Amino acid sequence: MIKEAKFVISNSNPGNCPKPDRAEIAFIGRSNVGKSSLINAITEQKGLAKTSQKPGKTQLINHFLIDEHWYLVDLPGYGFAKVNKKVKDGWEAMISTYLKKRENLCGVCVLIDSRLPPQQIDLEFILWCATEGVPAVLVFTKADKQSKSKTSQNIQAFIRKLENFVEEAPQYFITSAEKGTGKEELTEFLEELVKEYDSGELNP
Ligand SMILES: Nc1nc2c(ncn2[C@@H]2O[C@H](COP(=O)(O)OP(=O)(O)OP(=O)(O)O)[C@@H](O)[C@H]2O)c(=O)[nH]1
Ligand SMILES: [Mg+2]
Repeated sequence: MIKEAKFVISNSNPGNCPKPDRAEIAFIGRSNVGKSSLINAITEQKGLAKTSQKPGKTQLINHFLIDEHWYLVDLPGYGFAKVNKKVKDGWEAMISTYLKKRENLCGVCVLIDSRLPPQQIDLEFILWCATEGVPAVLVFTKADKQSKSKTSQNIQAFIRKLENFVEEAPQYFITSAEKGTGKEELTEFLEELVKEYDSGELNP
């Protein structure tokens, strides 16, 4: 369980992020998928990360310090068609540089909208992570929006698609920021990653 979460800093330049002196886990996914909302849900602080009904709210790399121990990072979304190409390319370069270069990054949660059938952009992003050696897990969001069977159908379809390209699909979680579904399970997993990083078992 997370007891305390504090905002540290926002950056557009990955090179200006805080000193990489502790475990770090980032949330990434399409614009509007619910990254900032899920950060607020697991830290139990409604206004910690800024959220919006409109895609494109988070535009910087945001560091939060969790329990004076590790960093949780909220990133801008990918695939937001409505910003101009220059801005979009800028965000994408910032995200990919951050993910490739951040030496203390021990996990990346790729958030996927559980309401939708498999989306090409999410599959491509996860395959990019696999190629770059970015350690990804899948986090399906907004599970409160439809029946459990529909959620499960979309997830199974997603995993099947992924399995066409990778030997083993990453681990996944089912969540709702609205209802708190999956919150404990995901937090436990993140804290376990931090423990492994601290003990030197992980070598990001
Ligand atoms: N019903 C429901 N709505 C959600 C859930 N998570 C997020 N939302 C809504 O989805 C919208 C987008 O949420 P954000 O958390 O701002 O999404 P984001 O991925 O951070 O978006 P960007 O920063 O723009 O990339 C908001 O209107 C949220 O209230 C959820 O679990 N259930
Ligand atoms: Mg956001």
